[in-house]
Amino acid sequence: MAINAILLVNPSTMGKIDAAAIASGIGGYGLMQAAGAHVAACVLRYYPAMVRAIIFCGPGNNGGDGHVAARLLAESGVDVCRYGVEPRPGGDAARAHADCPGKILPLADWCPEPGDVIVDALFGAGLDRPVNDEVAALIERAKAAETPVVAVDLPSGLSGRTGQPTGACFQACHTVTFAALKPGHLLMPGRALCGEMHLCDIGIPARLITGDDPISCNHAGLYNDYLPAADPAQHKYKRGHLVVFSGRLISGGAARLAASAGLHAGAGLVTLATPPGAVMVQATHLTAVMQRSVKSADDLDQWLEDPRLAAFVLGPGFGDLDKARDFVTPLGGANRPVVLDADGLSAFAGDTERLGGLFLGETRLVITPHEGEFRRLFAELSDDPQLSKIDRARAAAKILNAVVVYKGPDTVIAAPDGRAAVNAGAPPWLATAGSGDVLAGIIGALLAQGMPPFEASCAGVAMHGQAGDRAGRAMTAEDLPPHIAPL
Ligand SMILES: NC(=O)C1=CN([C@@H]2O[C@H](COP(=O)(O)OP(=O)(O)OC[C@H]3O[C@@H](n4cnc5c(N)ncnc54)[C@H](O)[C@@H]3O)[C@@H](O)[C@H]2O)[C@H](O)CC1
Ligand SMILES: [K+]
Repeated sequence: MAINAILLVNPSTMGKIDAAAIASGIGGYGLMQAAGAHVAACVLRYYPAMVRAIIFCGPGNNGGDGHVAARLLAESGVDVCRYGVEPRPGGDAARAHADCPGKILPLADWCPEPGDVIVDALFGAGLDRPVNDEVAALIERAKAAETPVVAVDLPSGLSGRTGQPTGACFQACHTVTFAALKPGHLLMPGRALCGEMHLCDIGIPARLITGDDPISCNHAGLYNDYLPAADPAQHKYKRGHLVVFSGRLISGGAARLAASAGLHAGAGLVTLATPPGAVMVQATHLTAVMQRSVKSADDLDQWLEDPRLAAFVLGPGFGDLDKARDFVTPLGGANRPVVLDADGLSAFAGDTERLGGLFLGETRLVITPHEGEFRRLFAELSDDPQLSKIDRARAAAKILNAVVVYKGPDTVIAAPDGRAAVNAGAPPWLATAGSGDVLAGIIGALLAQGMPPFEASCAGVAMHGQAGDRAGRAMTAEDLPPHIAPL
């Protein structure tokens, strides 16, 4: 009996897990009874003062969970009203319906009353199209009446795979799901539409809760074995020399943020590669971060002969897109890890083929686009409504042979080999100017210390979120670097 709190399982895979559990001798009705019991317990726990439990039951097993919850709530003395359709005959849902006394009324008959609490058991993992007009009207009535909703498995109308509503969708206060989370529980706006999540054990053995698709939450198991060791014998060059490329005279702050973050994230040395005209201004701001004047791609080529330069960050405040392309070319050939962010990405808008061609062979490129930068690089992927954010990040990773850190409140980290992680825990106040520069510096520092790109990106996103938690909601990006700490 178990839950898997880190794996993310697509609804189709969840169906296979259900089937495997049933094939192993665990009755489907037993699973449904356990699911319904968790739903009833959630309603009683959070709404002890409710007057009526309004159970909306759909035609499938999601509805079946609802019938079980209705029976248990009625048995505990709650005034239960069921609405919806009778389940298809012969299955577990039909049995749950038969075991639950009382009639089932048409959805349209529900008139909101004060004290109502809705159990949304219309559609869950089986949702495969927009809800019809009758259900859409019901959702509107519930919203207008501000009736609290406890969703079974997923709010009806929400795709468990993409986290996108297929049309109208309930806004739930609580969502009770089973065995493992689905991507739609973490991806936005799905996570917001679910309200408070409750992942419940319904008796499926851990050995069966596995996915054929390597998607997980971002968690320590992904990177712990690769974190830089705090080795007292290490000297600063062993801890990696990170180079951050600075922008011009008036836009040097972003690169300074990345450089400062790099030092706090453990790089032994950090050098700002600065255009000649900005060196003096940058010098007035720098202490532990070193500086080198780099005027042209030829200058850079010559400097790259120094093997101690371990990793590079280009993009924060860089400004000159032509120059960015000129610099990324020798960086690609240097066969060392590179983080491209901001202008380093915009410089290749509509030209991903050229960018990918610079980083062939072993994956050593990490890109850190936010939504807009991703769209500028991959308009086609962004416009395909069938694709989830995970699908998009994975496709981009393959195209570029890069690790993609697709930023947002639901940052997705994807590798060319298909691994993907969704980071859902970052504080919302990280969405502030310069925060991305800090993340680029953290990932650059972990790369400079020898972490592989996917693991460095997962760990960097986690460190960035934890620094944000420590800095607090009044933070600005400048407050972040001192709060960066090893995982
Ligand atoms: N281990 C588990 O996770 C368990 C999950 N359980 C519950 O089972 C549902 C999935 O049940 P399923 O019958 O496959 O699908 P639904 O009940 O979600 O949908 C029923 C049916 O409805 C049709 N349909 C889909 N979209 C629409 C639409 N927009 N309008 C009308 N009809 C639609 C489609 O044919 C679907 O098959 C899961 O969510 C859990 O709640 C088990 O009960 C316990 C174990
Ligand atoms: K539901």
